[in-house]
Amino acid sequence: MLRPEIPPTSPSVPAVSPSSVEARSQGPRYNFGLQETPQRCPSAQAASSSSPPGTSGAAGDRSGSSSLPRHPPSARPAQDSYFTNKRSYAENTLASHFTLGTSSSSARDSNYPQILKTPLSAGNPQRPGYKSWTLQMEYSATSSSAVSAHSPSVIVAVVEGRGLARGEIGMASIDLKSPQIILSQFADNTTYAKVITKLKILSPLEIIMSNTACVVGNSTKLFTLITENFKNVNFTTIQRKYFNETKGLEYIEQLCITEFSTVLMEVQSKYYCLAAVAALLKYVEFIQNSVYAPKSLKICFQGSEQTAMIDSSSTQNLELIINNQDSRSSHTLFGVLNYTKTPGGSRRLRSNILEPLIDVETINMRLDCVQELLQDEELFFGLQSVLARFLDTEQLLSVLVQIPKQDTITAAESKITNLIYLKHTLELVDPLKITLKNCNTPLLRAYYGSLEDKRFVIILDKIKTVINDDARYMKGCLNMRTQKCYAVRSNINEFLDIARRTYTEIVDDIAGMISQLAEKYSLPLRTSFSSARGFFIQMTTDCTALPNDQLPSEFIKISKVKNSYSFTSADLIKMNERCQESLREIYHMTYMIVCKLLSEIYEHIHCLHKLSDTVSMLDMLLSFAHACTLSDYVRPEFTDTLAIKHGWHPILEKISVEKPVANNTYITEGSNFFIITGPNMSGKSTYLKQIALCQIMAQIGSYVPAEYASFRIAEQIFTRISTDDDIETNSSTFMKEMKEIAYILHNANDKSLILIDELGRGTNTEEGIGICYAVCEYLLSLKAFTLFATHFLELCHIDVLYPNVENVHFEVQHVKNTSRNKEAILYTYKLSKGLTEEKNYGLKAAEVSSLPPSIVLDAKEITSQITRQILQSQRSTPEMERQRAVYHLATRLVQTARNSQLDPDSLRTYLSNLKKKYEADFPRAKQVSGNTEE
Ligand SMILES: Nc1ncnc2c1ncn2[C@@H]1O[C@H](COP(=O)(O)OP(=O)(O)OP(=O)(O)O)[C@@H](O)[C@H]1O
Repeated sequence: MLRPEIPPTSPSVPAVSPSSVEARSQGPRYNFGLQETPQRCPSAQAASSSSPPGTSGAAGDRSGSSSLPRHPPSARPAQDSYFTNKRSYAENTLASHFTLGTSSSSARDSNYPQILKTPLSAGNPQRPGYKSWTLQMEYSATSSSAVSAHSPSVIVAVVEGRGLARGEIGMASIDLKSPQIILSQFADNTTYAKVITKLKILSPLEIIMSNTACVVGNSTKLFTLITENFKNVNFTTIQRKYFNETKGLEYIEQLCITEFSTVLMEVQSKYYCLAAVAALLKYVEFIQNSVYAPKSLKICFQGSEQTAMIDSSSTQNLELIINNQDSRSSHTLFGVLNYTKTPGGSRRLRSNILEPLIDVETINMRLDCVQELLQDEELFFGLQSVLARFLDTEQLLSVLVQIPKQDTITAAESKITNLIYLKHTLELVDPLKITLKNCNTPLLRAYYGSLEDKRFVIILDKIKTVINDDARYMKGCLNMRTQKCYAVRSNINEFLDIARRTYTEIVDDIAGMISQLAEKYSLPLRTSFSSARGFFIQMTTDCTALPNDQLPSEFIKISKVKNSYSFTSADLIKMNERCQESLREIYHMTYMIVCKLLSEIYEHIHCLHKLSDTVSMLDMLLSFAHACTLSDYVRPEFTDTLAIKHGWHPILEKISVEKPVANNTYITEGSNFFIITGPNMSGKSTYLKQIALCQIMAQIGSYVPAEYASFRIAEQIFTRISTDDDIETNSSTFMKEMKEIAYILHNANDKSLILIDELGRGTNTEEGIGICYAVCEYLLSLKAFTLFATHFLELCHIDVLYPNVENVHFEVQHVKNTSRNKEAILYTYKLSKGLTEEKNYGLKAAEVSSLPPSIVLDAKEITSQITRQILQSQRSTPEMERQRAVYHLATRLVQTARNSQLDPDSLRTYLSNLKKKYEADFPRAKQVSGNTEE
C-alpha cells in the first residue's frame, strides 16, 4: 500500500466509517442499509474535527503516518453538467446580467471509477425478482475509447412523501463521471408520469429507494411502477433513516462549491430532495470507497418549469435518441444533429434534445451563435480543430475531486494520469481563446470572457513547475505509461530519477533480448506491449516458415490469430516483473509529488466547471452549425403561430436518397386543431413526427429543415404514435394506446403540442370513432396545438361544430399501370386542405402490396357485402332520426354552455347559428331541428 508522506490536510468530509468499508470485503450483502450501518453520519463526522485537516473518517486516515494526502478544505471540483438540458452557465449569467468568471476545456479520462457488479445467487428476500449486488469500486485503466459518453453512470435516489404528502417526490442524482448533483422535488399524480419521465431522461445505472417502499406484499405504487419501467436498472433499497433531510442539508453545505451555494436557499425547505441527497451521497461514498472533497461538487436544483417536457414514450415514438428498429442506428434526431467532438458536447446535445428550452431569449442567443458560426468560416474550422483536442473534462474533474479511502497502485496511477490530462486540458485554453477572440455574438463573447479567468494560468504554471513540458495525453497504453513515468521533472526527487533510469535499462534490455532471439532463430520477432500482458513478443509469418512448423520450445503462452503469433518466454516474464517493480516505485514517488501539487492547486480547480460548460456548449452549437452546412436549414422565429413553409422530415432526409417532399403548416390559436386524413402510406405519421422534430430542433437553438419556420414555444410535447415493431397482442396494444392517451389528457395544457396518430385502431370501428370523438372534444377545449391523424373519416365532420378545426389530407394520384392493365396509386406526400376523398384505400394498398391477387379479390367482395348489410341495418325511421338529432344538438348545447359559460342571450344566438350550420350540413335534420329550440 502506498503511504505518501505528505502532511494530511483538512478533514470535515462526511465519510462512511472504517467498519463499513471493511464490511464490504466480508462478503455479499442483500441490502445495503439493512446490513451495513454506517457509524458516522455526516454531521458526526463534521463535528469530530479532531482528526487532522484533510483526513476522512477512515481509521487508517486518522492514524498519523499512514494517512493519505487529502484535498485541502478549499478543495474544489470541476465540470459541467451531464444533464444540463437547460441553459449553460454563460447563458444563465448573461441572462442575469452578471459578469462571467471563468471557463474552458476538457479531458477524457481513462481511469475513471468503475463499479463492478456481481449478481448474488439469492435475490432480496423482500421482493421476488429483486436483485442485490455486491459492489466493488476500482480505478481501472480502461482505454478512453472504451468508455462511451452515454454509457449509464448515473445513480438516482428517489423518495416519496408519506401520508398527506404522498405524491410529493424528492430526487437526487449524481453522475459518477461528473461531480455534479441534480436535485428535484415536485408533486406528481397517481400515474407518476413525471418521475418516470425524469428517470428515463437520466437513464440511470442504479436507483436507490427506501426499504419501506418495498415491504413484502405491500410495495408502494411508485416502487412497483419504477421497477416495472426500469427492468434493466439495478435497484438498491436502503434504510429509511438514511433519507434524512438534516443530513442532506449538511452534505450540501459541506460539499457544494461556493459558486453554486445559492442552491441552499432554493432547497432548504424541500425536505424530500434533501432526504434523497443524504441517502445518495452516503451510498456513493460506500460503493466508491471514497469521499468527495469539501466544496467540490456542483449542486443544482432543477425545477421542471424551465424546460419543455417530452414524455418517455414520445421520446421513443419520435426516435429522438434511439432508433426503434436498430438501437445502434444513427437515424435519430440525435444522429442528425450530432457532429460533436467531445463527450461533454454529445452529452449536452442528448440532454437538450430530451428537455428542450422554453426560454425564447436563451434560444435566440444560441441561434445568434449558430448564425455567426455559419457566416464565419475561419471561426467554424478553428473552433472545430481546437474542440477536437479536448478530452472529457467532466470525467476528469469527477476523479480529481474524489478522495480514495484506500491507497492502491491503481489509485496512484489514476491521479498521475489525471494530472497529465489536466495539463493537456489547460493547455487548450489559450488556443480556444484565440479562436474566439473576434466573435461578435453575446454568448460567444461571454464564453471568450470566461476563458480569461486567471486561475487557468495559475494552475498551469504550478503544474509546469513540477511536470515536464512535454508530458501530455497520448493514445496507446504504452505511450501513456511512458508519459506517466516521465511526467515529473528530473532533479525533483533523486530516487525517482534513479528508479526511472532502472526502468529505462530494463525496457532497453527487453528490446535487446528480443532482437537477440530474432537473430538466434532467424524469425521476424518484434516487441509488443499490452496493459494486460506487459511486454511480449509478436511475429507475423506463415507457419511453414517455422522450423518443423513449430515455434522454438523457449517460447511459451503462445496464441495465434491468423498468421500472427503472440508469445513470451520465461526470461521475458521475469523482466516484465522487474519492470513492474520499478514502475511501482516510480508511481509511488510520482504520486507523492502529484498529491502535493494537487493540494496546491485544488483551491483554483473549480474554475474548470465553467471551462467544461463552455466546451460542451460550444461543441453543441458548432454541431448545429455543422448540420446546417449539410442541408438547407433555416433559422426559426418564435411567435404565437406554428408556421412552416416547405418543411421536411430531418431523419427521412438522412435516410433517403432523394430529398423528402416538403409541406406547409399553419396552426394558430383560432385554428389549432388539425385532422389529417389520407390513404395508408400517404405520409401522415411522417408528417406528424416532422412537426415535433422541427419544434424540438427550434427549441434547442438549432436551425430547422424548412424554407421558413415560426414556432410557438411548446411547454410539453405529447405524441401518441403507434410504433410498427409493437409485438404486443392486439388487446395490450389497445391498452397501451389508452394509457398513452390518458396520460395526454391528464397533463396537456394550452401550451402543449399534441400529435395523435390513428387513435382507436386497436378496437372496433364504432368504439374507435367514439373514443376519438370524445378525445377530440376534450382537446378542443384547450388552446393546445393538436394534429390528429386518423382513418375515421366520420371524425372530420367535427369541424361543423368547432370553428377551430381544420381538415387536411394527403393527396394520392391514380395512374394506369399499362403493363399490368391495373390502376396504381402514386403517393405525392403533398398536404392539401379538406378531407380525403379516397375510399377503400386499404384494399388499394393491399392490391399493390405482395398480397396474393385471389385474397385481394375475396377481400373486395366481402367488403362490398358488409357495406350493403350495414347500410340496410342503418336505415332508420324519421322518428329515430329526429330523436338522434335532438339528442345530438342538446348534448352539444350543454357542452358549449359549460365550456364557454354563455349567458342565456348568447346561448340563444349560439343555438340559432348552430341550427343554421346544422341544417346546411345535414339537410335531413332540418325538419326536426325546430323542435330543439324548445
Ligand atoms: N414527405 C415525404 N417525402 C418522401 N417520402 C415520404 C414522405 N412522407 C412519407 N414518406 C414515405 O412514405 C412512407 C409511409 O409514410 P407514413 O408511414 O407516414 O404513412 P401513413 O399515412 O402514416 O401510413 P399508415 O396510414 O399506413 O400508417 C414512409 O416510410 C416514407 O418512406
